[in-house]
Amino acid sequence: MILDLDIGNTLSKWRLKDVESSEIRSRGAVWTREEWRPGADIPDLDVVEAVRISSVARAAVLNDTVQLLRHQVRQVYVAHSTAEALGVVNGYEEPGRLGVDRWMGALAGYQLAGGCCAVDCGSAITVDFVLPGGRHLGGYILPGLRLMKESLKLGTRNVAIDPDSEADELLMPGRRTVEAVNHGIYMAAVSAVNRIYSEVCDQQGVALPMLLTGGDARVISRGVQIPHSVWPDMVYGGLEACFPLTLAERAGKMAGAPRIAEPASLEKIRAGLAFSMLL
Ligand SMILES: Nc1ncnc2c1ncn2[C@@H]1O[C@H](COP(=O)(O)OP(=O)(O)O)[C@@H](O)[C@H]1O
Ligand SMILES: CC(C)(COP(=O)(O)O)[C@@H](O)C(=O)NCCC(=O)O
Ligand SMILES: [K+]
Repeated sequence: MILDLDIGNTLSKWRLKDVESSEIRSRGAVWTREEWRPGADIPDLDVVEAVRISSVARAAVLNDTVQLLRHQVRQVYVAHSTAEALGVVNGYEEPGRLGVDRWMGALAGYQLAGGCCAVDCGSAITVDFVLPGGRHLGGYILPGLRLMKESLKLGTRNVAIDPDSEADELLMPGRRTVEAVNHGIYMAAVSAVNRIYSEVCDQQGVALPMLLTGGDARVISRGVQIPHSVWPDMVYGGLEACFPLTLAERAGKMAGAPRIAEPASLEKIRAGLAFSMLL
């Protein structure tokens, strides 16, 4: 079994993948904490022969995790942001400083779709661009839904947005504090994603496929008008592409990769942008 780990600022996600069949056998998440020890809420390491890790937690957390895993697992692969990988050239002035989850998402998106806009809706919302040809432009980092809400300190932090809510409702004016906050942060997130995408496609003169991932991807997806696909396993896709272990992975297949939504024409994107500039 392969254990894939995606350690974010809020949640540490894991999944077990069968080396022979390439099927995902189980998955879960635990709060990201200072120490990561096997227990009831994480998988049994006895069945694991290889681990692949993407981590944006503090270096000490990653080091401890790797130390612990090395005792029990033969192969431990840790992803890092590099200047170049799999045909993509990192756009950061200091490539190693790009969050490795963003780098994994950009690599997976490029492998699947060619040029792309990769959006990761987690503790932070990140939007990264890769052009056809593989030039990563860099991206944008904004607070995620939960962080935006907490920063307001209005006592509404425990009333999360219902992940099944319809965008129509979330985009209406709120009539209670909780609603006004939830609808406000939702509007901020989806407007930013729509605007950033249109600006960059306009600047670069190319309509790019958009891919969404992260804990808030589904709810944000409902408010994003631009054609896009949701890919919950996008960060894992980067790990598969960087460290291929199964036959399917060696053939370039990434688990759970969605069908790519055809992007709108550049003319349409520009018309939408021109309209929003009038407002
Ligand atoms: N069951 C859940 N538990 C915690 N957060 C959740 C859950 N479902 C959705 N979320 C949202 O997802 C965010 C965490 O998403 P995730 O992509 O795992 O973030 P990160 O990679 O930063 O840890 C939280 O900030 C919250 O807004
Ligand atoms: C921007 C992030 C905090 C996003 O992390 P996440 O929301 O997935 O937990 C992370 O990618 C990170 O720590 N990046 C380093 C800074 C940078 O990418 O420029
Ligand atoms: K993120």
